[in-house]
Amino acid sequence: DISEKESIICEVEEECSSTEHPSLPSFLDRWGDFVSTDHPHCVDKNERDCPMKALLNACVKSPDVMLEECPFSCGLCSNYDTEKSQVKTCYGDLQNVNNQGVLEVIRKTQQYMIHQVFVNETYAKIRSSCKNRNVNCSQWAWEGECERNPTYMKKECAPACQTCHWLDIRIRCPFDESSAKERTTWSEPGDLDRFFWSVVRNDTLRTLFSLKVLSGPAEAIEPDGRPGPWVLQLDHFLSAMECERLIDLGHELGFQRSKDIGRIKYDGSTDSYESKSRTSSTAWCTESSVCGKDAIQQKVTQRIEQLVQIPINNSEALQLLRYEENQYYKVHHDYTPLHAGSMAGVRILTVFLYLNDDRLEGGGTNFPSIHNLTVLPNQGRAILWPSVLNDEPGQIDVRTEHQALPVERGVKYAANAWIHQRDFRTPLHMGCGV
Ligand SMILES: O=C(O)CCC(=O)C(=O)O
Ligand SMILES: [Fe+2]
Repeated sequence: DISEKESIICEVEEECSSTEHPSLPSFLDRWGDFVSTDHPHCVDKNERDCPMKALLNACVKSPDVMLEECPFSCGLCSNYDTEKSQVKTCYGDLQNVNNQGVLEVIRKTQQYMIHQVFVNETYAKIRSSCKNRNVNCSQWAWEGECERNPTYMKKECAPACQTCHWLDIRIRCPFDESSAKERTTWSEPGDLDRFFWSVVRNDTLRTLFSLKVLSGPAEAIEPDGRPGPWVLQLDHFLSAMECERLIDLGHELGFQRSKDIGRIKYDGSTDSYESKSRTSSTAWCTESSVCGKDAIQQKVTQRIEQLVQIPINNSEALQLLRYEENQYYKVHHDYTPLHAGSMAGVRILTVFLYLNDDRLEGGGTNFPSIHNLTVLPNQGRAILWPSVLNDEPGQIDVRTEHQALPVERGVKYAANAWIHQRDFRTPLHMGCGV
């Protein structure tokens, strides 16, 4: 009986107290889990409105009313299509069924969804996104894939694995920013300036890479420098051979039309979208790719790590860029507030590398709020600038907004290394990346 089931649920759900439970729809009370489509009770009370309401997601938004009023449209009458061997549910793709065991998984999923996910407050945030996102979810769950391949299954087949809570990034990736302070780079006012001064005062860097302070505090700049946020330039930071290798790796990975960080997705991570403000193409040098494993690429990233004195794990994978003639990236900031409060924290520093040879015209990097500073894309050159303020750790420094000017002639190749406040790579592997 339902009240007994609820008390069992309450034992396992810490946050739930029996008084907070909304009453379950009466037809579920009567018919339990697997109501067949032709059952007399499995009809919509309002045949005209129910389908539309269900389409508008009302079944998961207000389950109490809808599961009672519109059981058929909400898909609770699990329609088992014996001919196609598929079951339709209201939480995701049709499910293939090829044996009794899979049907049992679906039956249990149905129980789980209607007795826990649809009615329990702890699921409110992720209720409408908990879906079987593949027709074989139930089949795989029956085969034991939830345990064998949890990274994929717990998100993509959350109903079948009964892991809807896993879609809640706060549960999947518990994180408390205040306790992460000692793991946070530039967490104190003044840390940022101390870092830049240490680079500027490093004689080896100065001579090896003809280090130039393009912008910075008055005491740090040369006569033609800008008095503004730090922008440092290092020439021949990469050899021509290294640049060519990175370009080749980009082509091996395949350059694709660049995307921007978009909205928050169903699992709490961020989406990307094709942006009009950016017409370049990109290739991500992820750790598991040919590029990530390439020895020359690794040497380059180690050099970046030494330069910035921040563990490479705080850095996103190198992002390789390619701009053809007339392609550009309009004024933007590398800081994105979506990262704030995440495990990795915000981007604090950009190291930007120019890879193309000298036949290129145009394609400089322009900083409109730093007296219109434009850096020319010379092969092997690196520039670095902060995205955050020295005095207010983790807060955006709007002055380092920038743009890639259109390429006038030739093809421009470049690379971004974005460095975060904290470890970026470990959370990414745990499914906690943003
Ligand atoms: O290509 C450039 O000069 C700048 C590119 C850039 O700002 C970016 O990719 O975020
Ligand atoms: Fe940028």
